[in-house]
Amino acid sequence: MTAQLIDGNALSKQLRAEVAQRAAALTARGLKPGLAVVLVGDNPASAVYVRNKVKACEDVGFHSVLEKYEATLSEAELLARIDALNNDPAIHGILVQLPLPKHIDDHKVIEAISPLKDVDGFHVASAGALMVGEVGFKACTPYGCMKMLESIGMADLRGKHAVVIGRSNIVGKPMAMMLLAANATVTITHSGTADLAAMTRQADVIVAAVGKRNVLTADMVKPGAVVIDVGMNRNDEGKLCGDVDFDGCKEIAGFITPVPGGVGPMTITMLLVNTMEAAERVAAAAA
Ligand SMILES: Nc1nc(=O)c2c([nH]1)NC[C@@H]1CN(c3ccc(C(=O)N[C@@H](CCC(=O)O)C(=O)O)cc3)C=[N+]21
Repeated sequence: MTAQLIDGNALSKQLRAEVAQRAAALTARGLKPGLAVVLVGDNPASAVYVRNKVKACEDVGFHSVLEKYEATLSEAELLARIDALNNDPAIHGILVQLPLPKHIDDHKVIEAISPLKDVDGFHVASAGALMVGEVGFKACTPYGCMKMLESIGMADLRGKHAVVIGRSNIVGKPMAMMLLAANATVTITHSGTADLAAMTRQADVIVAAVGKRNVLTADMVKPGAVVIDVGMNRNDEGKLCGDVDFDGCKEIAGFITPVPGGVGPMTITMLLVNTMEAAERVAAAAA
C-alpha cells in the first residue's frame, strides 16, 4: 500500500467534538440545536441510517426528533408535517430520508422544506446558492468530501484537475460546484462519457459517485492522485463496498478513502455541522 488513508471516522470524531462545543455554548445561551428526521415506510437500510443520525445528534448534545410513518402516509399528510416542522422553533434542521414511497413526489417534499432548515442541502434554493456562491446549506456528502481534502492540505485546488464520476443532484453536481469553488479545474463524467479512463488518468483528484462496484480501477489512476469513494454497494459476500477497487487503487493513489469508514461517517458529520450552523443563524438573527 502506497496510498495514505483518509480516515473518515477519525476526521468525524474531531469535527463532531467541535460541533459538541458549539452546541454546548449555544445551549448555555438557551438555544439547543434541534434536528428532525422524517422516515416514511420500512426500507431496512433507511432505518439503520436514520438510527445512526439520531444517535449522532445525541452524542453532540442536539435535540433530535425521529418521526416515523407508515408507507401508506399520503403526500398531503407528509407536506403538513413538514409545514409543522418549518414552524417549530425547537427544530433547526429537517431531513426527510430518501427514497420516499413511490406515491410521494420527492421534489415536491424537498421544496416544501424551508431553505433555512434544509440541512441536507437538497432544496433548489440551496443548490442555487452553491452555484452562485451565496450563503446556503451545502449537500452533506460532497461537503464531507471537501473536508477530507482540506484535512490533507488540499483546501485550495488551484492548478489541480478534479474528475467527478457521476452527475446526481445530491452528489455529482454539487461536488463539481464545490471543487470549482475551491479553484479546481473540474470535469464531470457520466454514463455518456466516451473514454472514462482517459479522463481519470489526467486527474489529481477523483471522486467516484456512481453506485456501482469497480467503476474506478488501478489502471485508471495517475500515480499519487487523491481517490475519494462515495459509493455504497454490497459485494458478493454482502459486505459494504464502494465504487472504487480499493485494493488495486491503494497501490497507485497518493491518498484514498475507505468504505466503510470514509465518506459515510463524514456525511453524517456534515449534517451535524449544517444543523449547528442553522441554529447559530437563528441565534444571530435574534441577537
Ligand atoms: N435525505 C437524505 N439524506 C441523506 O444524507 C441520505 C438519505 N436521505 N438517504 C440515504 C443516504 C445514505 N446515507 C448514508 C450516510 C452515512 C452512511 C454511513 O455512515 N456509513 C458507514 C457504514 C454504515 C454501515 O455499516 O452500514 C460507513 O460508510 O462507514 C451511510 C449512508 C445518507 N443518505
